[in-house]
Amino acid sequence: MVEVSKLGLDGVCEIRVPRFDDARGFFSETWNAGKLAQAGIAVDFVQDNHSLSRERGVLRGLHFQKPPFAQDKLVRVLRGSIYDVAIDIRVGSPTFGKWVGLTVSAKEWNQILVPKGFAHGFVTLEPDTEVAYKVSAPYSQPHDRSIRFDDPDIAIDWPVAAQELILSDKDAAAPLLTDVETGFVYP
Ligand SMILES: Cc1cn([C@H]2C[C@H](O)[C@@H](COP(=O)(O)OP(=O)(O)O[C@H]3O[C@H](C)C(=O)[C@H](O)[C@H]3O)O2)c(=O)[nH]c1=O
Repeated sequence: MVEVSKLGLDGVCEIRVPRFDDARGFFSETWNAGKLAQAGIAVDFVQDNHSLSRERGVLRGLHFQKPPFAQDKLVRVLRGSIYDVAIDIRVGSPTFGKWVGLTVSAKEWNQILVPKGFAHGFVTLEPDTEVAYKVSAPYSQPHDRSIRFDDPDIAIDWPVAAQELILSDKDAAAPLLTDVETGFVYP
């Protein structure tokens, strides 16, 4: 049985799938389109991504792809743990610039769905954290956009101190949300 819990921001939700543990280890259907659809989530994913972050404090984000390459993302953690964040970037949305966060971990075996129209990012909470996620549009570098992780207008409460963060050059130089043309219009 797939369990879906809304996280309080239009369409962002936690997903829990069964995991069958036995003396050998475990088995889990980590993604089943039909069961997700029965739970009200009908998204056609077209690409799998997998990233390894070797240290605690690696922050990847805030990222999104502009339409027509906007992506829904279904994110899970194979090893370690992350604090995952989704930010509403739909112009005209009553919750524009608002964010919601969730700890996603191999231990919890939970997932987060981040719909189109939301920027996405995470910070690792442990070393050697591996994240696997499905996206509903292919990568398109010309449509790839970033927003500052510490944008004061968004004010994300990251659980890792700023001085401990490890960022890519791209993310360290990302613009503020007010300076980004997101391409998403609410509703
Ligand atoms: C996203 C992506 C990247 N790449 C290449 C481009 C670069 O040469 C290299 C690293 O890319 P980047 O630094 O953008 O990777 P992350 O910082 O992990 O970005 C991701 O992190 C946050 C959490 C996201 O939600 C996005 O899915 C994605 O933007 O992989 C590809 O070839 N295909 C892809 O789909």
